[in-house]
Amino acid sequence: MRGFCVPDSATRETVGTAVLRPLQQEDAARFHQLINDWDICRRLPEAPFPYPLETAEAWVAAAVADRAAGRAHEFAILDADGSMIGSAGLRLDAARGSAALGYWIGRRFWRRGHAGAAVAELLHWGFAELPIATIEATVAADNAASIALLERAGFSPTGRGHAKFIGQPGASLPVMRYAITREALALRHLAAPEPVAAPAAAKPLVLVAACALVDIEGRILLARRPPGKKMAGLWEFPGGKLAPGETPERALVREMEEELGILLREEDVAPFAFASHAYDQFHLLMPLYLARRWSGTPEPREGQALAWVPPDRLDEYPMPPADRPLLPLLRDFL
Ligand SMILES: Nc1nc2c([nH]c(=O)n2[C@H]2C[C@H](O)[C@@H](COP(=O)(O)OP(=O)(O)OP(=O)(O)O)O2)c(=O)[nH]1
Repeated sequence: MRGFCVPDSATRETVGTAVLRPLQQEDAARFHQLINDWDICRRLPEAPFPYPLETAEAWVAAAVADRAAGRAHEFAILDADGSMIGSAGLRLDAARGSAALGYWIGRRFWRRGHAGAAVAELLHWGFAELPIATIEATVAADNAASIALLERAGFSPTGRGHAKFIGQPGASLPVMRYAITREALALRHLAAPEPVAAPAAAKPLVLVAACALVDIEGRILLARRPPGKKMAGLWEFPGGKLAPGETPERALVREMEEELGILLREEDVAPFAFASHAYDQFHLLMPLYLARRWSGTPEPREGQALAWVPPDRLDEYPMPPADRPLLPLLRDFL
């Protein structure tokens, strides 16, 4: 089901604590109990009203099958007690590298920020786990609460149109289309204000040491930032922030052991280039080293995916903006 339902006066002050778990067949009765409400169904293009129990059972069964086939990922939204309070999901369009977002929340749970929390979580999960670059959303043009929610989540408008809502027979209603890219979400999180931000005269300078490990075939190791981290889903050079008193070389030895389980010696890393990039909250200064020798086989120790990438294919891996100027240098050198 692609569509949106949140209360008209959803407030932005409340912060939900939504948790998502894959929808399962046992959820059908609760799904039916929650969704069978005119104020929810009228905003969901594919929801009839009244919403029969059999339709809920069939919809949940289809969601389970779609998940197994990799076509769609529908979740139950749970509250802090683990009770289902709504549903949210992503339906893939593999050919376009995109997914369509939909969600709704049961009336008793409106105005607590659950929808916003669920959407934020789903965006992070989707970009980290699915082969997509864009998440799209279509929302009834008069659904001000969902439009506000999408914009708060970082979506941008991409157009207008009309769509049929089967709960409102005969009507073709004006809709607005929205989209967000993985990069826009990543940058937005870097730009998010600190909860108790004091305006600072200058941004902090953050020193991060990173290393391009180059294998015998001249391929470079990239690591994909795992869900839950800032910029989740983007590929980066392994490395990390310097601990107090650490040199960049020492930090690399530590990070390679922690992140990849390999032993890299300080004398085996060579300075190569550096990135200097103004993120909204800090200025990143990142020396990039090259290493061709280490002991052990890199393995993902922190939930990250790893890829050995030939230099001429680095462009195919979405990376943080700070890294982009480094790619032509690597291509030329290797
Ligand atoms: N390791 C690494 N970090 C990068 C690259 N490009 C880039 O912008 N960064 C940024 C992402 C992070 O803000 C920072 C790396 O610090 P980190 O790996 O210790 O940070 P983290 O995200 O685990 O932790 P935190 O910022 O949430 O404290 O540098 C890159 O190619 N490699």
